[in-house]
Amino acid sequence: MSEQARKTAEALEYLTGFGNEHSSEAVPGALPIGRNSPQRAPLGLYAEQLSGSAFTEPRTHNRRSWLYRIRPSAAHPPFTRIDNGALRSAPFTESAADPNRLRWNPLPDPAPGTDFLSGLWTLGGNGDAAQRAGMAIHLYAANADMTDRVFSDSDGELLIVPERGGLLLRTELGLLAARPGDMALIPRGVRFRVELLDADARGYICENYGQPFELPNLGPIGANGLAAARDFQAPVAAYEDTERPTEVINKFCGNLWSATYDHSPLDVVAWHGSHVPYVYDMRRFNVLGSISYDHPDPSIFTVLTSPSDTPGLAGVDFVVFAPRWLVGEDTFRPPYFHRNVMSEYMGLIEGAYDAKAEGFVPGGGSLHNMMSAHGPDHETFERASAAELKPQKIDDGLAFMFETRWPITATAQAAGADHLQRGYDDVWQGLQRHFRA
Ligand SMILES: O=C(O)Cc1cc(O)ccc1O
Ligand SMILES: [Fe+2]
Repeated sequence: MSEQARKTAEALEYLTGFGNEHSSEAVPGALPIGRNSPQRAPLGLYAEQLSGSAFTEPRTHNRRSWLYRIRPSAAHPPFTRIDNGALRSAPFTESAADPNRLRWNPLPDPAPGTDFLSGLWTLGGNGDAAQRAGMAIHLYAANADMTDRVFSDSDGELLIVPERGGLLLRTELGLLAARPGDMALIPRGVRFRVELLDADARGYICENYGQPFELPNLGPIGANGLAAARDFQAPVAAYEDTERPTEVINKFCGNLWSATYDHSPLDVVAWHGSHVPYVYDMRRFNVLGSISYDHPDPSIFTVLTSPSDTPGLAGVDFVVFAPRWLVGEDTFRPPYFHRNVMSEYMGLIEGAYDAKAEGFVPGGGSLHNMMSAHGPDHETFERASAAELKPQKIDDGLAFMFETRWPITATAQAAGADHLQRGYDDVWQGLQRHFRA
C-alpha cells in the first residue's frame, strides 16, 4: 500500500457506458484516425488487436479493442509453467459435487508479503475452462502490492468483488479503483497489476469462462432500471514506459505460465474498442421490487448476466442484494424456502443478509447447490412470520450471488477447509410443525 496509489486512485478519470465503442489516448495524436492499422502507426507505436469474441460474432456480442503500444505483445520469450499455488480450474474433479448446504468463514489472514495473485484461493466451480464454458469462484486475500509482475487470464474474464480494502487495478487500457461496494471486471486476456489502497485487501472473484457478462434485458420493466449502462466506468489510456524486467503470468487452460518481458507490458498509449475493463458502484443499482404482495425472485436483482445458448438460461448471473424497502402486504418478506435448479454461491460485503440471522459473515460465503433445500434460517422464519408488516428499510447490508446453470464442485481445499462451518444444517433445525387439519 502506498500513498502514491491512494492519490492516483483519488484522481482517476473514467469513460462511461457499457458495451460502448470507447476510445482514449494518453498522448494527443496517438490514435490513428479513419483506420486501425495504418502503414506506420502514429508516434512510432505498434498496432495490436485484442479479440474477446470470434471475429464473426454478431455485433451485439462482438468484443475487440485496438491497442497502440510501445512494443508489440508478441515480443516475449517462451512461457514456462510455474506453481499454481491455491488456484484451481475447471473441470473440478478433486472432490465429488456435494448436495449439502455449505458455508465458509472468511479466509485466514495471508502471510506477510502476499500479493493479489499469490493470494488467490479457489473455492470451486463448474464447466471446463478449455471449452470456454462454466465458471470458477475464487477468494483473494492480500497485504502487498504486485511489483514488476502482471497477470492475465486467458481462461475467462474476472469479476472482482472487493469486501475489505480498495484495489488499484493497473490494466493495459488504464487504471481503475475498486473499493468495497464496487465490482470491477477485467476482460479475458487483459493484463493487469494490482496495488492495494489499504493495508490489506480481501474479496471474491467470479472467473467467467463463458460468454462475456452483459446487461440483462429489461422486458416489461422498460427502458430504465436495475444497473444503468452509464454507471459503468472504463479507464482512460495510461501507459508505463518502463525498461525493467516484468514477469507476465498467464493463466492458460487452468495452469499458470510465466515469461519475463524486458519492459512493462502495460505500455498502451492509446486504444479504442469494446473489450474493456470497467468498474461499477453497486450502490447505484436501481432496486425494483414488489409494491403489492409476495417476494419476487432474485433475478430482478441481476446486475450482469453471462448468457448461454439457451434463452433465459445464464451460464452465470451476478446478482446484488442492495439496500431496499420491503412493503409487501400479507407477505413473508425474507427469501422464501426453495429448491433451485440453478446453483447459488453467495457472499457478503458488509452488514447482514435478510435470510440469515447469524453465521453468514462479511468475507464468508455459502453454497446452495442445484436443488438443495434452503431459505430463511429458523430465527429469521420465526421473526418474519410474526413481524408487523409496516414498510421496512433493509439498509444494513450488501450481499451478492453468483448463480450458475451447473452444480458447483468445491475444491479439496474448500471441502476440507478449517474455515468451513461444520453444522451449517443446524440453522434449519427447530422449525416446528404448525399444521392444523
Ligand atoms: O437463497 C438465497 O438467499 C438467494 C435468494 C434470494 C431470494 O430473495 C429469493 C431466492 C433466492 O435463492
Ligand atoms: Fe437461494
